[in-house]
Amino acid sequence: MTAKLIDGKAIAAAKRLNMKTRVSQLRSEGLLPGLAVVLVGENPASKSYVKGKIRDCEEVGIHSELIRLPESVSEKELLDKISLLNQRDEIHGILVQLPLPKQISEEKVIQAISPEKDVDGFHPVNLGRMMTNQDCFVPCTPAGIMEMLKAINVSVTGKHAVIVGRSHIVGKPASQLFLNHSATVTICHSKTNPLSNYTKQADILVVAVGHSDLIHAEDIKPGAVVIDVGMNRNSEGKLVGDVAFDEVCQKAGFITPVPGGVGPMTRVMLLENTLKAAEKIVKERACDGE
Ligand SMILES: NC(=O)C1=CN([C@@H]2O[C@H](COP(=O)(O)OP(=O)(O)OC[C@H]3O[C@@H](n4cnc5c(N)ncnc54)[C@H](OP(=O)(O)O)[C@@H]3O)[C@@H](O)[C@H]2O)C=CC1
Ligand SMILES: Nc1nc(=O)c2c([nH]1)NC[C@@H]1CN(c3ccc(C(=O)N[C@@H](CCC(=O)O)C(=O)O)cc3)C=[N+]21
Repeated sequence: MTAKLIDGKAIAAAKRLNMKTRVSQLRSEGLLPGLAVVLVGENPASKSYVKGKIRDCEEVGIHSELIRLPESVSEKELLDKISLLNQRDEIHGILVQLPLPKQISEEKVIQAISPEKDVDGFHPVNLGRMMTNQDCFVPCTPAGIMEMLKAINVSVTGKHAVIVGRSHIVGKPASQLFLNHSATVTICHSKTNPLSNYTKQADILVVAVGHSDLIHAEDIKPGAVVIDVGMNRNSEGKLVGDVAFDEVCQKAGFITPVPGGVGPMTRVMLLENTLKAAEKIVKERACDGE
């Protein structure tokens, strides 16, 4: 059996097309959605991701601002910058690209972003709201995974979802989101032993670790849906995921490629969250009778 490829790039492109209409609608109501992206330092990967995010905004008509700060910036300077962005009405979403330099506490920075503008969905208020099934900004990668599954008509309800990785930005929120969608969820991490005992049971396997070739064909159930979040460079400098793609695709039912799988979905969900933030302002205005 050869797995069907989940084309994240195409699903994301279709979503962006739809978003143009939503942007036009917002503009006709007098609101131009705006995203501020804060980039600290010169990390080449971060620079390239940020460039992609700005390009996406341009494509759908979202106003974007790139705020670049030097690697040596103090925590206070960054927090002050965020506070200014929190106050600006024309900015609906704020993203501070991670990781940050050592002198800056990521936790403090995330908490400084107004939860209403936290389009990354990393603020504890949004995470807590997600945990209690309330309306919130869902972190972009987990949200993108759910959108992909929806696009290929894979229902999550009652499925066994095994998530490998428990980071605050991917693994943990993905686990919560699958639970919210009534999957039975197993969370694995670096102390899980042996990992394959769990991965083999997955109807839906999400791998978010950052180690190439972590998952082989023998580690999955035949026909499983395999979502590869990992982004690694192999010995030839090529971008690869955490899953040994060539062998796993012989056994899986569906599989995401790297690149072209989860990455483009993460990016498009950032636009989705920014539009959601802007649309909320318009709705609130209407309720206030302005
Ligand atoms: N495509 C996309 O849109 C995105 C891709 N990424 C990529 O996803 C990957 C993960 O990112 P992120 O969550 O930020 O990474 P982190 O490094 O924050 O977390 C990695 C997780 O993997 C676990 N882990 C490490 N080694 C093993 C192992 N041998 N077996 C099982 N679990 C293990 C760790 O466990 P423990 O907690 O015990 O240390 C940890 O929970 C990276 O490659 C990153 O580049 C990230 C964000 C978006
Ligand atoms: N505040 C913050 N929010 C994030 O969402 C965030 C972050 N910090 N720091 C880093 C991680 C990583 N991440 C990716 C997004 C898109 C691709 C992506 O588009 N990948 C392309 C390939 C890109 C390439 O070719 O280099 C793909 O998989 O097809 C990858 C990784 C978001 N992150």
